[in-house]
Amino acid sequence: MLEVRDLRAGYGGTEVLRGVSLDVNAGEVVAVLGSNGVGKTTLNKVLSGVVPATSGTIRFNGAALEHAAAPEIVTAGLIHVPEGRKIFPNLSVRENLELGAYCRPRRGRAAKVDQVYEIFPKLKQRARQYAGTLSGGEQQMLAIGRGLMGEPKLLILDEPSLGLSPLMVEEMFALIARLAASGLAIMLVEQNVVQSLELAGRAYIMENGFITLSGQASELKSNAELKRAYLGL
Ligand SMILES: Nc1ncnc2c1ncn2[C@@H]1O[C@H](COP(=O)(O)OP(=O)(O)OP(=O)(O)O)[C@@H](O)[C@H]1O
Repeated sequence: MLEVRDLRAGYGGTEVLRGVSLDVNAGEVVAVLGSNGVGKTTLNKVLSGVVPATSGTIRFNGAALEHAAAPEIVTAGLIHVPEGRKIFPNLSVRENLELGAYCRPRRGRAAKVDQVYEIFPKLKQRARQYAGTLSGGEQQMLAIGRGLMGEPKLLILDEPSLGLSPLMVEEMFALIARLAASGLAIMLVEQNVVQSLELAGRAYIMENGFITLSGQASELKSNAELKRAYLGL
């Protein structure tokens, strides 16, 4: 579904992505793991057309997207839920959701909102509330719900567990597992190595703008190098 080859990008003269290659197949949950500053968010921004690639290729369902603008990428079904949620605080929950469907026809939008409410009943209870007054966990649900409104074929989740309480992190991973069980392909970009490897089928480890390790999540869980670097074991 998604095929990234030798992707390079950066800011000014500084190269942040230094040749990233990875794949996500239909129906898969793939984790991209790494600590602060290794370039995970930059990768997501390049994949969603916010930061330009300097070289390399991005193919999504056969279409070349490395030079595509953000609306074209969203329309193709590659949808990024950004780090830090980036919801619109002064709009209601429902308005935020509706904005997620801006690139889709108006017809069917209300039904789509109802589907999101089924997945996240808390959002339905708070439909008219300003999004800025939601708790951190509710804001993360809203950001994911807004992503679903765009009818993704692949949903990229950037650090969905960031800043949430341990209990809320559990709930968030359970929700992501439910979305994955519905057949949606998910690229989970996280620092939370343990829970991400529980959820994902495959994973890539990113360091300094490179993928340094990849494989089945079940195998990576017992990788000694990974345990030492990320879990202090
Ligand atoms: N807009 C920008 N201008 C200049 N440098 C940037 C910009 N955004 C990110 N960087 C730099 O690029 C590097 C990678 O940042 P990035 O946000 O991609 O990392 P990350 O792996 O997502 O980290 P985190 O988990 O902390 O968000 C960092 O050194 C950062 O300072």
